[in-house]
Amino acid sequence: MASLTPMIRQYLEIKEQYKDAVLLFRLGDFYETFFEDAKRVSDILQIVLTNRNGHPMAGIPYHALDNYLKKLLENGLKVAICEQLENPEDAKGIIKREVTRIITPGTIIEENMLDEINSFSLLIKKNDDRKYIVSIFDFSTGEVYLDSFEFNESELIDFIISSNFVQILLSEELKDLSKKIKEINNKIYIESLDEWYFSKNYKNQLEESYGSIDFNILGFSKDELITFSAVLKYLEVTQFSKVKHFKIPKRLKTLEYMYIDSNTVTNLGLIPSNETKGKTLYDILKKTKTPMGNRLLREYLLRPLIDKNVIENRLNNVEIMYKDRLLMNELKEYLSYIRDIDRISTRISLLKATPSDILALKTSLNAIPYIYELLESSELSNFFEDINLLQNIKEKINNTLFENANNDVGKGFVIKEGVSKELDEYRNLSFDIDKILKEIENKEKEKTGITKLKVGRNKIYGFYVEVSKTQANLVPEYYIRRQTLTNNERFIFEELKDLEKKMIIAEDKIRKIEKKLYLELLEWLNSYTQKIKKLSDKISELDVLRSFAEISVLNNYVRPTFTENKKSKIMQGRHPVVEKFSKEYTSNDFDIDNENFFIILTGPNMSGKSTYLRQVGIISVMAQIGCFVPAKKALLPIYDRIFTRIGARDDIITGKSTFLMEMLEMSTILNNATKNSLVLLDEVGRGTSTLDGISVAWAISEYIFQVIGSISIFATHYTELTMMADIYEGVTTKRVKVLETENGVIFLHKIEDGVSDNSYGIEVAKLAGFPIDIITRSKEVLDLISNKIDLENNLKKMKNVKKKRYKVPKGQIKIF
Ligand SMILES: Nc1ncnc2c1ncn2[C@@H]1O[C@H](COP(=O)(O)OP(=O)(O)OP(=O)(O)O)[C@@H](O)[C@H]1O
Repeated sequence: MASLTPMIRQYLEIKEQYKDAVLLFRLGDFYETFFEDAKRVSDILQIVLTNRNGHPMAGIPYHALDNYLKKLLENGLKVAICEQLENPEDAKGIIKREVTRIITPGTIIEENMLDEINSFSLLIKKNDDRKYIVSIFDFSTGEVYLDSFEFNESELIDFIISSNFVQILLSEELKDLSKKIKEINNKIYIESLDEWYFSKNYKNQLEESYGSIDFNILGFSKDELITFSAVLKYLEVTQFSKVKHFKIPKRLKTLEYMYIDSNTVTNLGLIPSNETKGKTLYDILKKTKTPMGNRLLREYLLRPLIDKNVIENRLNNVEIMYKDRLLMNELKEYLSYIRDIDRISTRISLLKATPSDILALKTSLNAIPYIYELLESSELSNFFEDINLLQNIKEKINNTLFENANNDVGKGFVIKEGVSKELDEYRNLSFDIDKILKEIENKEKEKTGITKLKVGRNKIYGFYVEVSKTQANLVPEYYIRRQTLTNNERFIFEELKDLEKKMIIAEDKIRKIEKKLYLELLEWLNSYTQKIKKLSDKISELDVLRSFAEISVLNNYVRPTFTENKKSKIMQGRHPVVEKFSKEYTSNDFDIDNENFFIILTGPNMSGKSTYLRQVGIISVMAQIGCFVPAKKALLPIYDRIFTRIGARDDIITGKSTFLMEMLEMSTILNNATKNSLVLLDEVGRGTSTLDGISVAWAISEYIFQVIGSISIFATHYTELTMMADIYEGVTTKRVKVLETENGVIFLHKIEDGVSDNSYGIEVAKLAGFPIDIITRSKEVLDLISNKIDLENNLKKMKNVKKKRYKVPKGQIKIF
């Protein structure tokens, strides 16, 4: 290897401390990488790999850092940013450099690199009771959830994958999970944390971030607080500063909210994933105008309410705007001026907010009095309660920053005139320099008689007088040669030299004073971050409720009403997403009461069974988040949980079969559903042989109906299951209507009483364009085997069997 220069030695010393990260080493206007890092980076970023004294090197311009950084993070890398801590001019010897920030996907705060609605990370630890302790946090907003779960490993992996975390931190004993998670999603960023992060001294760590807030009254366990303090420690280590912007942690699963497991979130299509973007309930309901509103809408969807009063409160507010269209539309206009003040306040608290952030905060605060005034004169006059409208912040920004301040703090274009007399003076000198140089040029032309004389400046050589070579013999004696070009000579003289010195001093002063004043502004604003977050929370709530009102008007939704018992009557209900993508949507009713609450739904493939099932679930979610619902009328119970078992999937990690996965999910439902739950089952049992499938489906249905008592819909191709209706009072059968024509069946998507005669699977195969020979042969086989098994006759014998009684199990404590 070639000999090491002092700078490369400095690089290597720093790199030694950040072996697991790519080190971006600031060198003038570039961030450079060397050695192995350079090879990786040039490969990922498709930038040139060069050589410096025999060392591989690849660099990116400092102003384009965000774009490149995003790509590096997307490729699962951790990046350490090493900055120059002094000006090259001030440096004695090699410039002082230090890592100032370590960036991972979960610690990004730059707006253009963040996903708008989801930047949640997870830290997970297993405690001595074999419980999983989770901290879910969004560093960009300071939102935190803590909880403990009794997962088995496949539930845990399922939870991690389906929750779409941007980063996963594992405690030491869970290190091995990393490989399994990577097998499913190899881009996800995973890091394991040493034991020392989980310090017994967690109280100090919490106090440093939250001051004197008493965590005892928040009801978290010691393990949960230790795990959360590990999050704070991790952030402190990577950000090189204390975390002060976090909000009070919430419990993930509480009695105030319906806990929707990740399967149900996916099955009902509540929030977008990469595959479902644009086709989820979130996308339909999103008439929000602010990024904070978008995030809150996502949170509402994941945590529907359970308390009737709170739901009614939200609905009341929605109804006010639903009825007062003027209010609704005017609010929309004002809200659209409001920027992401939640994340801006985070950047302020980390002293990393840019002038554009601060100006965006000003624009947002500008709109607040309009909103306030509008609400004051409406039925929502109490909405803001005692929230501080923070108009003093707006004034302060107004008085401190230029209207069009740019982000390059230190160049003199950020801090307004009048803030610092000293800054103004230096700035006048610096900004007038072109005029002063012109005056000198004119003076020198006159003095020397050189007509083509030019006075100019250059970044490297400084000020100069330029004279063409042909006139160079005319220059006076006091001109000192500075540089020779092809056609010109450049000179300097005393007056110009003095001016140059003054300019260097002025520019240095401008840089220092402006940076100092800007930092002072950030520090002043920092004392308001919690207040900004409170205002932001209120604005996001208003934004979401207004959005509910608008979408309810646009899509013809109605306000739901609630019952205290099982009675549920949805008249002409619709699936809010499918109706948007269908030419003609057929509405359907859902009618249940205390005695009749188990529906067995049969119908051919493609007839609309799953859509109906989901529709019933989604309407309840919408109602319980406080939105109007797609129906003519809706009377609903308040469900404590909604469970779904829809669709088939394999678990490729643990190699479990479709049927085993189905049974595992089913077992979670059987262990956790209550009489106040809604259970939606689609074709449970089809992953095994027909006889096994029917038997398991039968026993499951009996158990849910008799023992648990949840409101349930069981969609199935096993028409044999409908025999339950003859045995059990309270079990009803529904079918999807089809029209049989000469050319095959037409699906009417209408749900009616009764049992489907036929599953029409062969008809669907025909629709799919199967060769006619296969269709004919299928029919022959069907005739043959349905005669042979004669299942129905056997099941009819069940009528003579005494109703099976199950013992109600005690202590259903499993959470997920
Ligand atoms: N009520 C409805 N009105 C209009 N179109 C509908 C309705 N319900 C379903 N559809 C359309 O029919 C398609 C099939 O519906 P769905 O997936 O619910 O059928 P399915 O009976 O569950 O089928 P399978 O048994 O094969 O899973 C949907 O994608 C939708 O386009």
